[in-house]
Amino acid sequence: MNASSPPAAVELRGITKRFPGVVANRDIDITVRKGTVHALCGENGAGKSTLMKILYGMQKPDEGTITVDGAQVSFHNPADAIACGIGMVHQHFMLADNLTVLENVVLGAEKLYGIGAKARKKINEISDAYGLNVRPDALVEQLGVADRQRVEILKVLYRGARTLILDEPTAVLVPQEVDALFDNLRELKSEGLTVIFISHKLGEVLHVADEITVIRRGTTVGNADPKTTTTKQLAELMVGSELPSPETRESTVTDVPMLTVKGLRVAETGVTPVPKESPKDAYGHEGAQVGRLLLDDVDFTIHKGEVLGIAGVEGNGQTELIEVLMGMTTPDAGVITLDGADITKAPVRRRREGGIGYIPEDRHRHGLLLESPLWENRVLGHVTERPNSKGGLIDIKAARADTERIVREYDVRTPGIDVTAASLSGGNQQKLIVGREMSHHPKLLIAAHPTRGVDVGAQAQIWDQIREARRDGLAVLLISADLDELIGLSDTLRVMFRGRLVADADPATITPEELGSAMTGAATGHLEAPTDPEHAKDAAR
Ligand SMILES: Nc1ncnc2c1ncn2[C@@H]1O[C@H](COP(=O)(O)OP(=O)(O)OP(=O)(O)O)[C@@H](O)[C@H]1O
Repeated sequence: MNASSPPAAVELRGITKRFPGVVANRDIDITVRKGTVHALCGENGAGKSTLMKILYGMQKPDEGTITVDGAQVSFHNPADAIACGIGMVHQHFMLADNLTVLENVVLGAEKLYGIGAKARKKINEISDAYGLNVRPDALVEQLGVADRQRVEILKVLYRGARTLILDEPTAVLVPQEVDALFDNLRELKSEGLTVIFISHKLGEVLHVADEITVIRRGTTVGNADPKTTTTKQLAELMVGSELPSPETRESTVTDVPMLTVKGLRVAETGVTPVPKESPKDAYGHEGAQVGRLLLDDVDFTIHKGEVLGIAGVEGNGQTELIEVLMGMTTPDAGVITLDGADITKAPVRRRREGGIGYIPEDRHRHGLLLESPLWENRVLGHVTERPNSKGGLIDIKAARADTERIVREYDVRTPGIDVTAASLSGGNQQKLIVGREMSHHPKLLIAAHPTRGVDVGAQAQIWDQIREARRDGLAVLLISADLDELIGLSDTLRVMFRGRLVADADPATITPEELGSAMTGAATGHLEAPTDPEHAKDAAR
């Protein structure tokens, strides 16, 4: 350690963790210095989450030591880690929607400051100290994604964390929210707290991290200095080889409609009916008589060979749109036509058989059977289709062989096809789903965050596969929180806000910042290209 560098907040030495058939962590050494933001980068399955679960007491290492503030520790569960000042904010937020911020924060930590005035004072103090801007009495269900994340951070700080682990914290945020989060992280740092974060977004890593550790195939391959490293170099360090360069934009859009949606309307049922005396619904729209409209007069057409991208902050109707298109719910009004056939009331299976592929937004709830082996997951949603089925029965041999093919072609890192989906790393679970859905050559792909949690190499590969299928006439509805993905893949872009499609943009000229600002409701109609299109393209890259 050089004389001027701060002391270690956390030291991991010789950490090894084995699972059946896999060494997830192999002799890992990391020093995280006090008052720094330390990024962990690496391919899908490299071992990042496993290492953080070990540091947070969720898993026990087979070998190695953990030192916190100079003292060696041994964690049996997260409570032990919290007691030593280690806190973790998971990618899937763990808040109770129907409780207030204060109730969520004190839940399970009542012994610290009670549940009344003292707790409220502490919450306000923490919120002020780190610029978190959290309101103790707000109901969590009324908060947006970024606010919820701040509540999660506050929850961890309230429990006395001095080192915070954030697992892909920016995956769900728009650019402006990412900037605000990074401001919060700087505040934490300036107060002497330490942040460790996992991210696949290499530009952001270089922007915010003080130190970067790269993990490849379970072991540390080196540190990168964010001041002198480029995203390309960082990616190459992760992958161990050069990445393919992105292909140039080409249009394959035809004038043959594949999916047409007209006047789609979905009202929230059974929840907070608008009082008679109030002429407005929960969104503030005039004249509403029912619960708020989750989808309000949504119209669009996707043609063969076209990717329609829908941008929007999560919770603005995207989930409801997908559910209606897949047949999980019936709309209150509107017509859905797939390749000339009215499917408005068709059951899910008919839509699937009619050629809809589906990459769900929540892969754990809708994409996989976590406790089932990979080959059974390959059959999921495609039970009646080839090669899974023959003569009305599941053809186990063919399904297994095809699972092996998907694992190979989509580079799903796994010791075999008989392990459970739960044992795959997040990114590898995603690759399996994408492989399964693309294997049936859909006419329409409904893709929600198709590359969420996948590394830059796998992301480029999935984009290529979607582009190639588009060339052959695939129509895609793309919903994504990744604005580079939306801009890079879409032929047409629309912005969804409070259940309506409020704006459209040309993906060739729009910048992520402009798109992000329209997503917060700041701009409607056609988003004009800036006067200097070259500048816009540079910004979008
Ligand atoms: N509970 C488990 N049982 C068996 N194998 C596991 C388990 N958890 C993780 N693994 C394996 O350990 C390896 C490392 O996984 P880990 O989730 O740590 O990767 P990661 O770097 O976080 O990946 P990603 O970027 O995809 O989230 C993978 O091969 C994974 O399949």
